Order: sequence, then C-alpha cells, then structure tokens
Amino acid sequence: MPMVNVIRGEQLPDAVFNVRTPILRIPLWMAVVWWLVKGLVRTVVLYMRFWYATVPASVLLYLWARFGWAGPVTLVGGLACLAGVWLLVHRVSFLRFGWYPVLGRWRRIGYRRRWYPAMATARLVVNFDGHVVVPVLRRVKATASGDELTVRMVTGQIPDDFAAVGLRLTHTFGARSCRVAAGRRADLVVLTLQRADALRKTIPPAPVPVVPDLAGLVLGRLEGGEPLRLRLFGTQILVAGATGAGKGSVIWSVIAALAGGVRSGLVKLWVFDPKGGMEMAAGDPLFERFACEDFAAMADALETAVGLMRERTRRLRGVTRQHIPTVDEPLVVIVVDELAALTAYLTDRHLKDRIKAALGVLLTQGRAAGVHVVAAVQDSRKDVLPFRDLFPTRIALRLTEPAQVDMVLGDGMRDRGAVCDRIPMNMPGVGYLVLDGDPSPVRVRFSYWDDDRIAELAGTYSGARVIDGQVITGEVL
Ligand SMILES: Nc1ncnc2c1ncn2[C@@H]1O[C@H](COP(=O)(O)OP(=O)(O)OP(=O)(O)O)[C@@H](O)[C@H]1O
Repeated sequence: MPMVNVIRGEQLPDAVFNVRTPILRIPLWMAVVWWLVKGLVRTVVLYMRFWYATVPASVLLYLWARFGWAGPVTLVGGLACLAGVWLLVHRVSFLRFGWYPVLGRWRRIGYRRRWYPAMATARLVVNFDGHVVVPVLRRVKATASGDELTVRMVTGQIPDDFAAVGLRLTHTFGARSCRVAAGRRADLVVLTLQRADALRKTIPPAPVPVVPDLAGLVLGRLEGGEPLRLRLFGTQILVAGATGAGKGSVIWSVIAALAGGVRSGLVKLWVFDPKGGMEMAAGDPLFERFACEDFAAMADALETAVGLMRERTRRLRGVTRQHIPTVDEPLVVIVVDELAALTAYLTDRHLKDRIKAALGVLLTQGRAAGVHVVAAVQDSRKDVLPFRDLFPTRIALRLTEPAQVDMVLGDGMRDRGAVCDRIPMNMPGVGYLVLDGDPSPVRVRFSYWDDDRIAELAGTYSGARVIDGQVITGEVL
C-alpha cells in the first residue's frame, strides 16, 4: 500500500456507492524511522548472506583502522604462509578443505551472473500462472576437473530436461562437457561441468596386486583423479570402441589386475584373439588357453567352459548362490578381443552356431559359477552383436556415431553426458561407463600397458597353458 495518496481535484467519477476509506496520516519522523529500520535489516541480511566476502572485508578494515597497512598485510601474508605449509605437508586435504571451497564460492558468483540468461535460453525457465519460475542454483562445488552445480528444479521438471540441453549448457558456461545426474533429493539435479581435463595424460599402470580384488579391479583413473575400480565378481564386461580407441588398454588392464591370481592359481585366463593374435600373443605365458587362428579350438574351449560351469552349478546347487574362487576351483575369465569375429564375421556357419550357443549360455549363467567373459567389439550394432544386452557392465570408448552411445551404454546415456563420439582420436583409452550405485555415466581413462610392460608382466606372472589346442606346460612361479 502506498504511504501517501495524492488525489488531484475535487471531482470523483459517478458511481452507485461512494465509499471514502480512512486515510492514516503518518508523521514524517515515523516514515524516516521506518525507512531506516528497513534499510538496516536489509544491510544485516545482505551482510549475513554474503558472509564469505563481508566478514573478511570487515576484519581487514578493522585491522587497517587499528594498525594501519601493517595489520591487513600481516594477516594476508600469515594466511598465505599457512596455506603454503598446508599445501606442502598435505596437498590432498589442502585442496579438499582449503582451496576448492574457496574456488567454489568464487565461481558461484560467475555462475549466478549468467544463470538467468542461461536457463532462459536453454528453455528451463517456466512461465506459470503469470509468474516466471527459474531453477535455483543451490551450490557450486569446485573439483580438480571442473564444477559440480547442485540445482533445485522447478516443480514439474526432471533431470532429463537438463540432460536434453546438456550440450547447450556446456557451451553457455564455457565448459568441455556437462554431465547430468539426479541429486540426493527428488527436486535436485547435479550438473557436472568439466573444465580442466585430468585424463589428458596417459595413465601409468597401477601396481599388480598379489591377490586380485574381484570386487574392484583397479583399471585406470576417474575424471576426478581417483582410481577406477571395476567389479568383476558377478558380472560380464563388454568394451566397445572404434578402431584405435584403446580397447587393448582395457583388456590389458583387466589381465594385469588379475595377474596376481594367475600366479597363485586363483584365476585362469582363456584368451581368444580372432584378429590373428597380434594384440594378445605377447601375454600368452599368462594364459591357460590361448587361440588366435583356430576357430574350432575357440568353439571347443567355450563348450568346455559351459561343461565346467554346468558341473559347478550342479555341485553348488543348494550350497551357495555364488562360487568363491580357490586354487582347486579357480575363476575362469574368458577374454575375447573382437567378439564380432566369432559371432558375426565367421563364415563357417556350423562353428559360428556352436560359438554363439556356448557364449549365450556362459553370459546368462556363468557369473554365479565363476566363469566370466570380458569381450571387446568395434561395432556394437545388434545385428553384429546379438549378445550386447547380456553384458551387465558395458564400457564405451571412442565411438564413431552419437547413436552408438545409447546402443552400448543404454537409453539416454549420451544425453546424460556420455559423449563418446566426441572423444578426440588422440586420447585412446578414454571412455564412459556406468559404475555400481551411480545411474549416470562416468568418464574414465584406462591405464596404458606398452609392449615392454606386457612382456614384463607375462614373464613375472605366467602359468601352465594350452595354445591353439596344444597343451604347453609351464611352471607356475
Ligand atoms: N589407455 C591408453 N593410453 C594411451 N594410449 C593408448 C591407450 N590405449 C591405447 N593407446 C594407444 O592407442 C593405440 C591403439 O590402441 P589399441 O590397439 O588398444 O586400440 P583398439 O581399440 O584395440 O584398436 P583396434 O580395434 O584397431 O585393435 C595403441 O597403439 C596405443 O599407442
């Protein structure tokens, strides 16, 4: 209600009823006091709201008033020294608790400045009942590779609305990519904007564990710099990627993570390289079975694995629901480099049918009996790879077309940030996968095993083996 009504002239328009409302005359001093109180409350609210800027400014101002320039300079210098010592003594905690929170606050100011136009041009602003409702930027968390924005959605919005405009948000905020995930609460969505690229450099291999951790094989690095741990227990793994995408680095990282188990006899590797053996032959001392030319031997081996699995299943029925590997009952990991060579390109129809039948059984029933398949494929279309959906864990490296991303990782994954078709060719080993307990894809890079390291691995962890149907006994070191 206005404080002062000014009615010009004496004439009022005619009406059936004329009502004169009382006018409360407020003395000027009262109005002045009211304005002062209102101004004071607003100042306090602003002071508290932007405490991270106002409190340091007040302290510096106080020190300057009290001690002159020496006061603020001593404080800033002292804090800088303290931060330097903290950084040198414990870099991780300094970044986590010191640097990133400050950086997040700073970046929040930039995001807030561009927030309304960004939301409006991405059509995330809602017009309802004459009001304009904008998603609220709740929190900005800086990380090593970028920022995590927690946003409260407008009622009626879902995370997929943000995922659908992920590319637009990427460019609006000047980031490299934007991944979208549901937040902790139903009304929150988390946008991960990648700025720096922690995966730009080749990732060196992790040390080979003496006992493989089947619930978390360390295969490379996550975008945030943490180790990439992938579960093998209870799953089957498919790696898809264009030629030169680095499928070899995924396979070698898995083999290396299991090599300790190969030496102790807990794990048996059966490896098929139907592209002629150039990729996998260097590791053959590690493999109990290795085939690269003899497709009949591959079919025989897969049928042997089915027999082993059936026999184990019979024995374990009613005893346990998950086989635990021992030296007498080792885990069998069947590694196939280029699965489509067995399931699609093989010209011998009879052999192809045998292989497909055995693979189908292993992929559907092998996990509980300790028989796992790790397979790589270049072309992930359904007609080339009918078993695609039988692999619970799927890894997508660089792909040639956007449509292939959803084919490999599942519907909507490209919108959620798995832009495999935009991985540069000079970054082999980079890809996306969906980890346990997190519905959105994560960007990772697998460790690179060069020829010398593979030779060293094979020399150190070798076991007895069968090569293209020939039994070659070798000492388990
Ligand atoms: N993780 C990695 N980090 C760095 N460089 C890598 C990585 N993986 C592979 N490379 C490099 O990329 C090249 C191609 O990799 P790789 O042979 O594994 O690709 P691929 O997907 O198996 O291709 P193809 O299907 O043609 O066999 C390698 O020779 C290596 O130089």
